[in-house]
Parts: sequence; structure tokens; C-alpha cells
Amino acid sequence: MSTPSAEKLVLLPAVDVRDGQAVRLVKGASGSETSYGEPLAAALAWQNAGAEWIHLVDLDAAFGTGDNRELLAEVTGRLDVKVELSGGIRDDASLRAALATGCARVNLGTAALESPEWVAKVIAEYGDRIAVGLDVVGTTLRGRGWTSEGGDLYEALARLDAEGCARYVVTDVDKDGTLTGPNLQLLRNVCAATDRAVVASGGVSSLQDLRDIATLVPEGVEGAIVGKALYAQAFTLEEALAAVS
Ligand SMILES: O=C(O)c1ccccc1N[C@@H]1O[C@H](COP(=O)(O)O)[C@@H](O)[C@H]1O
Repeated sequence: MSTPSAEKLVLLPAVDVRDGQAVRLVKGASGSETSYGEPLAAALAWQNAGAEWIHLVDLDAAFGTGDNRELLAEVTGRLDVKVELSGGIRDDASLRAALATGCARVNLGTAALESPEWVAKVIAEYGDRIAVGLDVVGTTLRGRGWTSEGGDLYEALARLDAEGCARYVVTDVDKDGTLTGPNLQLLRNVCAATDRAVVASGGVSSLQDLRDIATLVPEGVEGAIVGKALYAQAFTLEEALAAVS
């Protein structure tokens, strides 16, 4: 596989769902939620503003505090844009249900840490409909709602590369929801370690942050997830899309 050569950075507005509501967390901490209303309304707003993708997360399933599966299936079904579905996809049943929503791809987090053989199997079976979320503090992976430690980022990357993983969603947990700017060095380091596509996540606060991430497209960064900055109206999605076009 060669380094992907996307021309422009793809933006994926995030719709994270907890207890039926679109929320943003700070550093993924349970209890730090700010609520932003109906997930469908949020997703449709991003779609109408020009998004090509929505990053849709079942936070309850990620934390193990229940799930929002029916709601996320309904939201996915109502959208015309591509959906990257994430949170609690850890076995055949949850993967089948996620793929059956019609989402373009799923993002596996905890499973990549705790069930590596199963993840290798589903990568072989579903190819680029499977992305792996590499959620890190420093270079240590986090799972189960980012509460458990799951080994070294670069060891996992080498293993998943060898298994044919097509794409990684790389989140700096300490940046997520903080509006303090992305961890560009982490993204550079990951791109140097893999030739697979990388989606950047965590910390975007300004249009300049998006322009900075876009400079890493030639290194392999394909996309950026944008959450809090959009909900806090730091800029509009239209402005963001124009900034990276
Ligand atoms: O996105 C978040 O803010 C977030 C916060 C805390 C925990 C998880 C979070 N996000 C997503 O959850 C998946 C992992 O789910 P799982 O481990 O596969 O069940 C992760 O990739 C993030 O997209």
C-alpha cells in the first residue's frame, strides 16, 4: 500500500451521542458533557453546511453505560452523506449491526486493544470499511471510553499495518474537547510510522489549526474530525471547508 494522495483535507464533523443527546466531552471524561440537543439535528446541520462525512459516536457504548444503537442507526439512515460509526463495536454482533446501518465505515477502538485476532479477521473481511481508532495519552493507547490502558501506539500500528488496516483515526485524548490546537507532532510521527491514511482528531480550535493539519496531507493525513470548535461556533463549517479547499 502506498501513501494516500488526497488533494484536500476531508473534514468530519463529530456527533458524539450520550443518553440520546449530541454532546461534547473534555478530554473524553465522563461527566464533562456539554449538551447540544438532538443528534439528527446536529448531523443534518453539518450535512446542509456541506460536510461529506459525519463522525458519529455512541459514547454510552464506548463507556459501557448502555447504548444509542437504534438512534444512531436512524440518524445514519436519514443522512445522505457518508458516516464513520464508532463506539462499542467490539464483536461480530455489534459490527454486523453497525455495518447494517449503511454507514460507510466503522471505527474500532477497544477491540483493537483487547481482541486483536478478531480485528485482524474483520480487517481481512471488510477491508477499508474498517478503520482503527488509536486514542492515545502520550504514546499509550486508551480503550473502554479512554479509561483503560492498552499498550504502545507504535507496536499496535506495526501489527495493524501488517494485518492490512487501511486507515487510523488518531486522537490525542489530552487535546480532545479542549480547543487547544491539534497535536501536529503526534500526527507527523504516526504518518512517519505508517503508509496508511490518517484521520486527525482532537484539539481543533481555529481555521488556522485546520490549515496546519492540511499541511500534513502530503505526509498521509487524509482527514480531520472537528467537534467542539463547531459546536462552540469558533467558526462555521462553511468557513472550515473553504479554509482547506
Ligand atoms: O469521542 C470521544 O469524545 C470519546 C470520548 C471518550 C471515549 C470514547 C470516545 N470516542 C470514540 O469511541 C471510540 C471507541 O469506542 P470503542 O472503544 O471501540 O468502544 C473511539 O474510537 C472514539 O471514536
